[in-house]
Amino acid sequence: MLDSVAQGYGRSTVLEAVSLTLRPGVTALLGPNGAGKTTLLRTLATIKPPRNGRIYVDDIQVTGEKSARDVRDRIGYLPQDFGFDPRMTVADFVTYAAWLRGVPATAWPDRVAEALQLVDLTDRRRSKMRSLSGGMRQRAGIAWAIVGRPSLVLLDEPTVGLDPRQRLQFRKIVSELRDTVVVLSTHLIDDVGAICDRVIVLHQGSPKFDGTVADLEALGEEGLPGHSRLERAYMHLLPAEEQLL
Ligand SMILES: Nc1ncnc2c1ncn2[C@@H]1O[C@H](COP(=O)(O)OP(=O)(O)OP(=O)(O)O)[C@@H](O)[C@H]1O
Repeated sequence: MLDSVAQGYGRSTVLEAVSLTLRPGVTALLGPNGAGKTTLLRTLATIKPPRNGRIYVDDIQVTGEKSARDVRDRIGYLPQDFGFDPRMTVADFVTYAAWLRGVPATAWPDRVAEALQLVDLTDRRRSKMRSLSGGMRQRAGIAWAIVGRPSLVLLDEPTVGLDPRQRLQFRKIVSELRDTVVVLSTHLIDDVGAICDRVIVLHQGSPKFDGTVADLEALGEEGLPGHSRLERAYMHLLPAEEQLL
């Protein structure tokens, strides 16, 4: 949960007093480039302490580095361009994440197997990371994020660069995480319609809409630019000057 969280870089303010309570299910963070989606995810991931306001993960307030360390094991954060050693095998990559999240060594084999099964990479567990396609890498990234059985999963633009089939595979995996709080940032409105229970539209650092996909669709009147109700609804939420193509 975020309570009046402010965030920024140097003199610029990116998030201004954002308050959000996240619930189990898939929440999309939608917004134009520079809206603050990554900043919000990094703040929730306790990577960048907020300038103001309070953050709670599983009701634990993050007040500094010590409490941040305590809650990080409960968070699975997958940055947009996550790094990896290309020589590592898929299983080693996910095992490394298990170690980072404080999973006891005795549980590594089972947890890694469980995570790889969910993302359908069991057959590729001995493959080198460098040999994977973009979609497989992204799935390995999701395994990396979930191997610690986090209660909060944060995925930053997880479908960028994936082909249509890979995006469908991704959606299937995310749908299986429904009992967890999943937040994903995206520009892809199709993904929002297909898998998200809740949508937050962020614009210039503040939520302009927070509701269900159906609520958002209801805003998509004819006459606005867009090929679907969701696209039109998204355009409707932008300031008038940004609605022009
Ligand atoms: N490390 C940084 N240092 C300074 N400014 C930054 C930094 N990271 C982001 N910003 C600025 O903060 C604002 C929000 O950026 P952020 O990356 O959170 O947006 P975003 O919604 O994720 O955008 P995108 O869709 O392009 O990924 C932008 O103006 C960006 O230039």
